[in-house]
Amino acid sequence: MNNESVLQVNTVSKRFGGLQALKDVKFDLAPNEILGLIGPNGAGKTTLFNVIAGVFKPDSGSILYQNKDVTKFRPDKRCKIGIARTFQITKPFNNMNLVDNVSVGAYFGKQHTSISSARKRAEEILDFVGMGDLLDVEAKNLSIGNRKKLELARALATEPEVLLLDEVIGGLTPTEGNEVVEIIKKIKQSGVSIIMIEHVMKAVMGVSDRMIVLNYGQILAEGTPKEIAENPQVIEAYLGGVKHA
Ligand SMILES: Nc1ncnc2c1ncn2[C@@H]1O[C@H](COP(=O)(O)OP(=O)(O)OP(=O)(O)O)[C@@H](O)[C@H]1O
Repeated sequence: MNNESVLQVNTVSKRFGGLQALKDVKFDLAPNEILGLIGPNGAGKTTLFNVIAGVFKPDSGSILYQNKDVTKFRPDKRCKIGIARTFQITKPFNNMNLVDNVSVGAYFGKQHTSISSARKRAEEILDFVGMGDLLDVEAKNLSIGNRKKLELARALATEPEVLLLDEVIGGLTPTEGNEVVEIIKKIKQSGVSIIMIEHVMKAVMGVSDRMIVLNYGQILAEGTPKEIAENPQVIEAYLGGVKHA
């Protein structure tokens, strides 16, 4: 184990009935790293996020955050100590405006104990993701691109040290996708470590420091984006068959 890691996924396995969704998955996340997580549909990527975020307990293995075993921590406790996530299907409070949506994340996250300081932080974060002029707009009126940015803002409001991004670029126009990529780069610059699941190869390869390929619940390959793009097993199992590749 590497003491320098901010997160350690330690030989995690998870089964749903007869289906082995994850098998002996083991990797570390370095401070300030962007780790791209790719793999075919059903490979186990979201299940892995659910295990890291505490939604699912692994059948075996453990999750260490800042060298502390958090495997038994509930999702809300993991969020409070600095593990945040976005959802593939965005889940804002539709009838609330943006600043209230993000204030909820700030209030229940790590640092803000008063509504007014949570609100101030929410305004700063909305500005950070380029939505500082939309504070009073209700979430239900947002475009898909802005919904994804709101999802990012809500996760950021919890002041994470590890951020799990579940397909924040998929489904966006190229311009919207580029905007989100720029936001992800800024989040990294602010010192956050990121794991991102993404099917849009150009985006994930462009922004990741390192990548992991999951296939049938197991790590098929790990390396730089260039190594992954050139790995014959990866091409065979995944890249060759994906329309975005
Ligand atoms: N709660 C659950 N109960 C039963 N089976 C599940 C559950 N969650 C996921 N699975 C199954 O586990 C496998 C891995 O699913 P998972 O959603 O983790 O894949 P994924 O790599 O995220 O796929 P995608 O790219 O399509 O989102 C799939 O076969 C899925 O049907």
